[in-house]
Amino acid sequence: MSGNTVRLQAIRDVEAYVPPAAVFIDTEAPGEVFGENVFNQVVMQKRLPKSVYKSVMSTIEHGATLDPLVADAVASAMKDWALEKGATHYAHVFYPLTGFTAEKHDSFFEPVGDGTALAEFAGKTLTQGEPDASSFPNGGLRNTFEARGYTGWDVTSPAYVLENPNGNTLCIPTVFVSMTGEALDHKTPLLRSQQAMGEHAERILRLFGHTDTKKVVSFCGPEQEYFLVDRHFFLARPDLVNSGRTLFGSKPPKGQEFDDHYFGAIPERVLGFMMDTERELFKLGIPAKTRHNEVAPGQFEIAPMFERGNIAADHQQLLMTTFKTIAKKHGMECLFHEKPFQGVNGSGKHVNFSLGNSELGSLLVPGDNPHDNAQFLVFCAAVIRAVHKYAGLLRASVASATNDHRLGANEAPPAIISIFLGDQLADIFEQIAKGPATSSKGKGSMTIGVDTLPVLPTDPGDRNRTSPFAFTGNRFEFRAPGSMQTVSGPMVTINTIMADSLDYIATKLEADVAAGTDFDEAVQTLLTEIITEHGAVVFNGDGYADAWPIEAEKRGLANLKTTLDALPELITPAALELFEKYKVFNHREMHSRYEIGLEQYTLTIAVEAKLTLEIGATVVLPAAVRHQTEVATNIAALKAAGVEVDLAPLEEVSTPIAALRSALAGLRTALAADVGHEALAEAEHARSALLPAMAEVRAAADALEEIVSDDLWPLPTYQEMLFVL
Ligand SMILES: NC(=O)CC[C@H](N)C(=O)O
Repeated sequence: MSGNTVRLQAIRDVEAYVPPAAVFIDTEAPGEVFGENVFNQVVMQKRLPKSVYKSVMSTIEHGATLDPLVADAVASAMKDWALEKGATHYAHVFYPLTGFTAEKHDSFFEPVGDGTALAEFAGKTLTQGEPDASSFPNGGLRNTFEARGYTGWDVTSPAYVLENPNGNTLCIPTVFVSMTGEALDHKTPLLRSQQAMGEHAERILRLFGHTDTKKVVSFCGPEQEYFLVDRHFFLARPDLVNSGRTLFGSKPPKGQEFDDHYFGAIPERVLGFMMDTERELFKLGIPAKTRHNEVAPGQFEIAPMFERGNIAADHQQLLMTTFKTIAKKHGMECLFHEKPFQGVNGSGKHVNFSLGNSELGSLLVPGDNPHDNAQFLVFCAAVIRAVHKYAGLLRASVASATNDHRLGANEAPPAIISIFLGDQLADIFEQIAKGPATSSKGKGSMTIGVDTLPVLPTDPGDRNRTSPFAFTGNRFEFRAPGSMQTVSGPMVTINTIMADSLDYIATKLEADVAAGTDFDEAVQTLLTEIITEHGAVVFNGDGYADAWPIEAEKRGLANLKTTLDALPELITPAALELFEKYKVFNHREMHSRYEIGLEQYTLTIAVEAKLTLEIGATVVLPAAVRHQTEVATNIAALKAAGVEVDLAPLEEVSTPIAALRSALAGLRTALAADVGHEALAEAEHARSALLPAMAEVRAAADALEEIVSDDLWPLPTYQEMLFVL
């Protein structure tokens, strides 16, 4: 291969790559390592005095306030366990509004005055920390001169030991709040919203005769899609390194049109990476279950099993960190961006949501008798009402500059929020709208119970990939969240809007029962009312069809296309009131989230714009000019030799070069524009001036990629990044 571009060197390095040695230990039984590094219930039961264990468990299972006296005993047992596992430090781990994980490590060891040191870990150190951490986005909730921010132990999410070849660290999942107790993180509202939702779900369960059941929590099963790219290519792409997506790159001759990668044989190198990663996840008690190739070349998915919402959120963050680290070890970069490559499938993080507890399981499972089904339909109706009433908030919960590139194409749902129920369930709700359900579509006839509600078929019906919120048999799958996002944002919203619906339903049914109305009848009337009022959100058709936005508009469903259309939903009077009522966010906290949303949007696009300018001017343009010179030299030589020359080849390269120069000038001007310091104005500028200016630069550069001589082209191409692993 001739030429000496960074790209060509990367190709040579990829060819010379030698994979790392296998990690599996011969003597290890499969699955044996599961939970090995987790301070879980089994460990606690073994190591804690009985009364302490009972007290911790009642906090976890029934939401009882943690007895402070218990903390010392737990801390001491946790420290001994962690030291035995080789930990030298402990860290309160928290989830600031950057969307990433944050941690501050402290040594267990403190000098005791005689020149030696002893391991110390008191209850108060376990329960509270003061990391300062004043530089995180806070949307005006803290001034840096009031630098106090506190972390507080989340008892319900187990502590774990994180390994490093040079020593281990005890990690304690925590909330992160300001001095005034306002949320500065993603976990605090998640716990608050879970509590609100659980409380009202329990009221409904009581009406159905479950008078003494465990605390109801939300469950979350996040499906994580991601891309893997050889690190040599990754490092030769400053756009990938700095923004997580390719800002340049012409469409390769072959994309995903053959669907030959989807669920195909997993490449050996990738499978090696997956196995290595899953072993690490297993040690941390993360229930990694499913792995497969995704739709786009170079794209894959991992789906862990359901867990309690807050634990799933913690695990999901840990999963992303683990993936990043282990991918490097295998010579690859793991990309979590929602759209790293234009024109092929993007990456989502579908949030599978349900609610329930260990006694009753998921409350979104159709039962096998009419009574259970009435309960199931009530919870389903709560979802339908919540999604219809607060569609804007759901849309806002997945709004980001990066996810904007993904929504509405390649099997990612459109920005219009609707619900897919599947034919059978939709049919039942249609019948309910007209009066009591009497028959079932498809799977034979439906058994009609004494209380007029049917036995439901357990088969959920079809799947619909274009629906943002799809019923899949025992849960709802919120498909709009992006691969880079924490699941906490969507979960907070779902929990809170569900709290509102469940509260509404419980209040109605309680009043009816108190007034002496027959319970079955009260349920029937309520279901009819809800589906009549909120049925417009149910859509089983093709979310990509041109007719859908028109139909959606007729139904009064919003189409909030970009982040800037969606974010204002956070601060409508109705939203402020909702989150305040269920004690999830006060008004200040909501405003801070809105501000941070805008700020992150602007920052993301500003970085991309600067990168586009830099790469366009210093990498792409010089390569194109070199090629132009070669063509011009060739023409001059031909002319000198007396050959009749055609200037078209020179024009062919000169035209896009001129276009690139002018687009770069336009982008430079857009970047230099003074739009003041108001968050909304800056974000508007990013959307309306920077994004189009970047698109112009890209169009010219991509046109050049198709013309410039291969041995001069400096950036690894789509073909190389997507197909070489
Ligand atoms: N087949 C699939 O589930 C693809 C989903 C798609 N990658 C998304 O962005 O959501």
